[in-house]
Amino acid sequence: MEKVIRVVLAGPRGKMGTEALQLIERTEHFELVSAVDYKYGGGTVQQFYPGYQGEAAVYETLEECIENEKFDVLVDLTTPEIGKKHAFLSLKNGIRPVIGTTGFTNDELAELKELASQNGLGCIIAPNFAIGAILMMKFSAMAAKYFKDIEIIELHHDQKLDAPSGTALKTVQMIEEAREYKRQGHPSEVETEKGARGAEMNGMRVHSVRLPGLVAHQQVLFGGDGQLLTVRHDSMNRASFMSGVKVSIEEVMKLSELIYGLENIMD
Ligand SMILES: NC(=O)c1ccc[n+]([C@@H]2O[C@H](COP(=O)([O-])OP(=O)(O)OC[C@H]3O[C@@H](n4cnc5c(N)ncnc54)[C@H](O)[C@@H]3O)[C@@H](O)[C@H]2O)c1
Ligand SMILES: O=C(O)C1=N[C@H](C(=O)O)CCC1
Repeated sequence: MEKVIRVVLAGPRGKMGTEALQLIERTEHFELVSAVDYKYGGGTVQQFYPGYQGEAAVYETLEECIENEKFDVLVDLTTPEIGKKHAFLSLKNGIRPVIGTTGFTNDELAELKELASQNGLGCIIAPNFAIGAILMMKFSAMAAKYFKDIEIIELHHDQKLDAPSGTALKTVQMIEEAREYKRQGHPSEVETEKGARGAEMNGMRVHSVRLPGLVAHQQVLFGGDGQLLTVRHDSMNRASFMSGVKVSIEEVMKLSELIYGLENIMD
């Protein structure tokens, strides 16, 4: 019998949070201790998830939850602003964060990395929990060794708050490690409309599409003499992220440092 991992979930009513609640409920060795939700503070999870069989209380803030409950892992699926606050707060209070929320800057990641190591605590920040997306990024990094002209197009639903997506930022980082720097496009190119060429990141161009109907998609285009290679991944629903959330909750218990990206814990 596996040791039970005591979990608190922030953002339980969101699109990801709803899926994560179901994941925690159906996983025998996970226990939902409570949830953090500014709207239902003082209530219970049953109020917004009537089928829920457990007894989990809801706290308005993570501070209140930490004062009142004992738990191992915080899973955050909220907003960029709150996700950052929760990551710092958890590590300062001996709790291991699994952060699915995107929008972290490199400086914030570096600060969190130091904090996790100082406290000897596991912390996972996963820009994308979908295994297919991790492979898409890995394949892109492999291709970048041979194709230096690259444009990234990420496409998401129009409720997304951050741009570029966490996945696009992570892809740039992984490509940077494999690709010799090249500022691509014509050296004298001019944007007659600002933003027409997308964001410039390490010489590459990153374009963000936001449309209703989309979930989470990314294609990486590699151009060469007389050829085009496209590496693409599509998440059709939020269930696609849940095996990654499960592995992260399990793995964060074994770590004593921050891991940014699930490719670092995949065999
Ligand atoms: N890493 C991944 O694989 C992955 C996949 C999908 C989404 N995301 C990210 O996860 C986050 C959530 O995505 P979503 O599609 O579920 O969004 P959503 O808008 O459906 O849900 C966000 C939820 O957070 C709640 N919330 C806001 N402020 C809060 C606070 N102070 N305390 C507690 N809850 C609060 C909202 O009420 C809402 O229910 C986003 O940052 C998104 O970019 C990551
Ligand atoms: O729905 C979102 O928001 C998502 N964000 C991640 C990102 O920023 O890369 C990827 C999965 C969906």
